[in-house]
Amino acid sequence: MTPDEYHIALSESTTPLIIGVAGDSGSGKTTFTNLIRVILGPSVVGTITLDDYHRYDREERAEKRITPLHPDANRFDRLASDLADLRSGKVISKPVYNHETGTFDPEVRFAPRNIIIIEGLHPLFNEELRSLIDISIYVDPDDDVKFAWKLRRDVGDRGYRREEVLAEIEERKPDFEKYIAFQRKYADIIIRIEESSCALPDDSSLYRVSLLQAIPVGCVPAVPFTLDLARILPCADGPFSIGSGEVMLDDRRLSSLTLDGYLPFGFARSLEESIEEQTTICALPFFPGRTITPTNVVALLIAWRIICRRCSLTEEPF
Ligand SMILES: Nc1ncnc2c1ncn2[C@@H]1O[C@H](COP(=O)(O)OP(=O)(O)OP(=O)(O)O)[C@@H](O)[C@H]1O
Ligand SMILES: O=C(CO)[C@H](O)[C@H](O)COP(=O)(O)O
Repeated sequence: MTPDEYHIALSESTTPLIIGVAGDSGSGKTTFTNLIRVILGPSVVGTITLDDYHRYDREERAEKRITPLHPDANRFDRLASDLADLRSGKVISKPVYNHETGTFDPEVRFAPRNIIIIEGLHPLFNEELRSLIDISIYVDPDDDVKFAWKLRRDVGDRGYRREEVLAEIEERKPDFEKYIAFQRKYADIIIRIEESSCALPDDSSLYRVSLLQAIPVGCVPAVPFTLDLARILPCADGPFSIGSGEVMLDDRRLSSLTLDGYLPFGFARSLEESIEEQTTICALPFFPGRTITPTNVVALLIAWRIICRRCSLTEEPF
């Protein structure tokens, strides 16, 4: 199947596949969902940010002394009914939270798409929401990494002062532990992000990324993968490491793949070839460049899992 045929097949399929991406504020959810959208094809993916389902605007939250992480500050009932409508193919009217003004804009029309990503603080918060989600992901950076990102983003892009962001980080910690962190144990896929051991001194964009997965046997086909070191090592742009195994997390045994460093193009290409063989979707332009980061590869592997699940919902097999 060519990429064009793949996109036509996806856009003709009527059942939306709903992907929930949970994690703290500034934990890297949007970074991953943007990559996944590019890989799957932007035209077949619709994204809803759960910030739109806040119950209170910024001023009201300050008056009530409640953080956006508190369940009472969010409209889970409205979210669940909107997701149920989207699942049954209905167009919804969706609230919009405006981060510039800290208030709500007029609602907008949102039509179901083939793949709908809902990303935010609480997509896996309760049983009703979890039952409406087909694939669940929890993005889980180390605190040091997360706080550095949040500081950079909120000061650089959102106009907050450094002291304000640091105070907010402290203020939110208890609610994060109570209302956000527990969702990890419900996720099918966990993305762990840590400082890299391989990054060159002036590179602050490289991280060690682990893909942890709870996979029921038979859910996803195996990807045959041969690491051809003779082909890969001469192309390496810097130090890298690849490790796999099993870990216990939240009383669950999970498979783990950990990637760090500047992954050579040959490594990514081998993976792509295996995935193309599995899905029969040829030459999706996953990686245009030569040096591949762990974030890129993890996004590719998640996209492949989504494609497999999407295919299993589509009557016409690919
Ligand atoms: N995998 C990554 N590699 C490098 N930098 C990253 C990565 N993920 C996130 N970042 C950095 O952290 C910032 C915040 O990430 P992102 O916007 O993806 O978080 P978020 O969870 O969607 O945040 P929010 O829910 O608050 O909007 C990004 O602007 C980027 O600078
Ligand atoms: O946690 C958040 C995003 O996940 C935000 O802090 C929340 O949406 C409120 O936004 P703002 O600070 O712009 O009022």
